[in-house]
Amino acid sequence: MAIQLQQVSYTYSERSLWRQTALHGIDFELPQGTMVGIAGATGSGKSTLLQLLNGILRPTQGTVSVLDITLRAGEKAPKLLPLRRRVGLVFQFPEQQMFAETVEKDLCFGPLNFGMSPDEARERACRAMLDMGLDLALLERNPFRLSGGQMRKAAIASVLAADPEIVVLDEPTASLDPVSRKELIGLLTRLCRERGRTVIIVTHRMDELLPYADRWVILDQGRSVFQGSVRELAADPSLLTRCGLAVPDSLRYWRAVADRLGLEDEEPRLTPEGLAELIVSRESGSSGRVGEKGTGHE
Ligand SMILES: Nc1ncnc2c1ncn2[C@@H]1O[C@H](COP(=O)(O)OP(=O)(O)OP(=O)(O)O)[C@@H](O)[C@H]1O
Repeated sequence: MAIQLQQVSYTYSERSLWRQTALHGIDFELPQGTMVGIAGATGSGKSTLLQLLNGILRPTQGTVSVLDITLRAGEKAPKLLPLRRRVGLVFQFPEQQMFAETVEKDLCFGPLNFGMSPDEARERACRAMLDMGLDLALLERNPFRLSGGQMRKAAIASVLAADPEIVVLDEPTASLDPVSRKELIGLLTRLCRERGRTVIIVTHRMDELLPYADRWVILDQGRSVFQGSVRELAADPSLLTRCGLAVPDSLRYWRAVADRLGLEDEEPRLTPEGLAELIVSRESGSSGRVGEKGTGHE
């Protein structure tokens, strides 16, 4: 398992009157090479969960195991550099992670810190910039003189430059335009499918990730109330409403078609193309199974 959480709770300011338990008894297992979406209403504990995965926070109860590193509540933490090297975290607010005076220094920081030569680090930085669709001329720029969208892309590039085995992103598409959002989800999907990276994404925009994520974790007031595939989620989307979330359009359309055509056993079609193909194939009298096309998993 790439990640295993056993009965993990996290309480902020544990020893003060203002303590706030953000996560309660979370169990969670994830094999390497999966793409996971985490959703939940505001304050449900999503960011707290992400920060436990790369050791920024340590569990106040339970055990977090990531790759071969284990953090147990109440025990002295092991050295965290190996964990930070292998688990890249993109923060919710990119300005929280950009700190150097140029974008280049920011992007090279991880690779240099993890022992790469300056040439290798620069090559990694350039590749990550290009992957994120950023002009290399921006490498000279102060990160705080970038637009909001450019800064977010640069923050993601700085994590990808270090080539972590697990990439954890807190609302990575916020402040990006629709084309950039689609490109970023495409890039993260390729990172997972072609290079075996585990990609974990917190999102308030479930629609854009639904066709690609292998698994979903839904949090409600610090508790994990759902863990499973999109197929399982599609079987009862009202769970989302009960957690204060809107049911994504693609799931609503799928349910409307599936209920009318009696398609309980079908893999959900979550793109307009996949849904259209299914309806056409039904109308023309074929079986309706159109392979996986249109599910987003092709
Ligand atoms: N530094 C902190 N000190 C005390 N309480 C905190 C701190 N950070 C978060 N919390 C509380 O922990 C709970 C979970 O917060 P968290 O940021 O993990 O939620 P979230 O699901 O990521 O929310 P959002 O979608 O709004 O970003 C909330 O009740 C929040 O007020």
